[in-house]
Order: sequence, then C-alpha cells, then structure tokens
Amino acid sequence: MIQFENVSLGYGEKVIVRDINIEIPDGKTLVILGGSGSGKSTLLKGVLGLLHCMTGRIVVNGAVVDSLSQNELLSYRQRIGMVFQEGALFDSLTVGENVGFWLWEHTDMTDAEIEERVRLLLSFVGLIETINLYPGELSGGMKRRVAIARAMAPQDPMVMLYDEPTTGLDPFTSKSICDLIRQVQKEFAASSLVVTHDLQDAFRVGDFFTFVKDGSLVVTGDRNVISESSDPFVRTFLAV
Ligand SMILES: Nc1ncnc2c1ncn2[C@@H]1O[C@H](COP(=O)(O)OP(=O)(O)OP(=O)(O)O)[C@@H](O)[C@H]1O
Repeated sequence: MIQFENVSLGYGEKVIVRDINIEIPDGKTLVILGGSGSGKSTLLKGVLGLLHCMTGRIVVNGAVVDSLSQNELLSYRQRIGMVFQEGALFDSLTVGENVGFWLWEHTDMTDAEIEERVRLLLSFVGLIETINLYPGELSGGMKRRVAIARAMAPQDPMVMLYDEPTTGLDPFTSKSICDLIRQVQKEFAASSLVVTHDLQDAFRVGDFFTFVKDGSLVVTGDRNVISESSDPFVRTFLAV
C-alpha cells in the first residue's frame, strides 16, 4: 500500500506538486496522467526516497519513507521495481546480465541461482531467446520488456513504478507492454504506479487514475469517474 498524505515535493525552494493525497492499495494500479513537466516523475522520486517531502509524508507498507535510515532506505529500495523511461538498460551488458545485475550486486545468490532466476524472468516477459544479445540488438518494445524483467528481479517487489513505459512505441507494442504490466500486477499483487501521457494505455493498465495540473491533482477516480468528469483539463485529455 502506498499512501501520499498532504505531500508537497520540489527542488530547492521550488514546489512542483503540492498537497497530494492518494492511496494505492495492494494489488492495484494508479495511473498518473498530466502534461510534460507537470511533476509526474517527481511523484515517483518521492516514493523512491530520492526527494524528501517538503510537507506531509509518503507511507509505503507502513514505513514513512522520509524517516528511513540510509540502510533502511537501501533495503526498502530493494523491494521496489522501477521501470525507467526508455528502459535505461546498460548497453555494455547482455540482456541476461542486465536482468541479473541487481542480484549480483545485492544478494549472495550463486551464479547458478541467478541464471535460473534470470531465465525465469525472461521467460515471463517472453524473451528467453534474447538472453545473450545486447540491448542495441533489441527493438524498443523488447527493451521495455527486458526493463520490466529487470525491475522484477528482487524477489517479491512490494511496489512497481513505471515511468512512461510505452512512450515511443507503436500501438501494438504499447498494448503488449500494457498487457505485461497487468500480468506483473497479477503475479506479484504489488501496488503499482504508472506515469504516462497516453490515456488509452492508462485505461489498459490502471484501476484508478489521477491528473496532475499546475502541481495539484485535479481529478482522481476509477474509469467511470474519469470518463464522466466535467473538468476541462480531463475533458481535453479524453478528447485527444
Ligand atoms: N533535478 C531537478 N532539479 C530542478 N528541477 C527539476 C529537477 N527535475 C525536474 N525538475 C523540474 O520539475 C518539473 C517537473 O518535472 P517532472 O520530471 O516531474 O515532470 P513530468 O511530469 O514527469 O514530465 P515529463 O512528462 O516531460 O517526463 C519540471 O519543471 C522540471 O524542470
């Protein structure tokens, strides 16, 4: 469960998002929509503990993120699966090494155990045959799949965060990534936060939706609430 309680976040003195109150129960996905530069990724940074709240607090499975010690923050982050914009894979490592990287760095699993988990994760995302390829040899959609496999490498992630997982992909590939995100949600029952510009993809992956405008949330609710909203900003998104 992720809870934002009266959260304001920003950089230096500059407030980017203010008075955010949202709750994402276990097994549910909240999609954050909004224009470029509205602060969507800033909200993810708050959950990762990369930014301190200027006001309020973010609570994840009972832990107040800003109150965690350095060591606690490290183990907390190990239970968060993060899929970065464009996948952000290491180009000099093979697909298998990318997926296994976190396990080599943060666990005492043997090489054989890591290889078994890497194979399992790559099979889950439908890319076992790419295990020895380099990211440069993959299509955009394949890179996103590998990034999702890598984000799932920690056993049992409690939270999955996706920063624009479908940006730049064709509609068919986008749909397959959305299907995969749903599949991950079913498999792990994690709370998920997805940031996107794309309303169609949002409806594919989300249970709840929220819109950021001028640093505040304008409307939050399920698909019916969003579809019936009379808020002009939301109507513009629906019309596109
Ligand atoms: N490290 C930083 N230092 C100062 N300002 C920043 C920093 N990172 C982001 N910002 C500013 O915060 C605002 C929100 O950025 P953020 O990346 O959260 O927006 P976004 O909604 O995710 O945008 P996009 O959809 O384009 O990725 C922007 O005005 C940006 O310039």
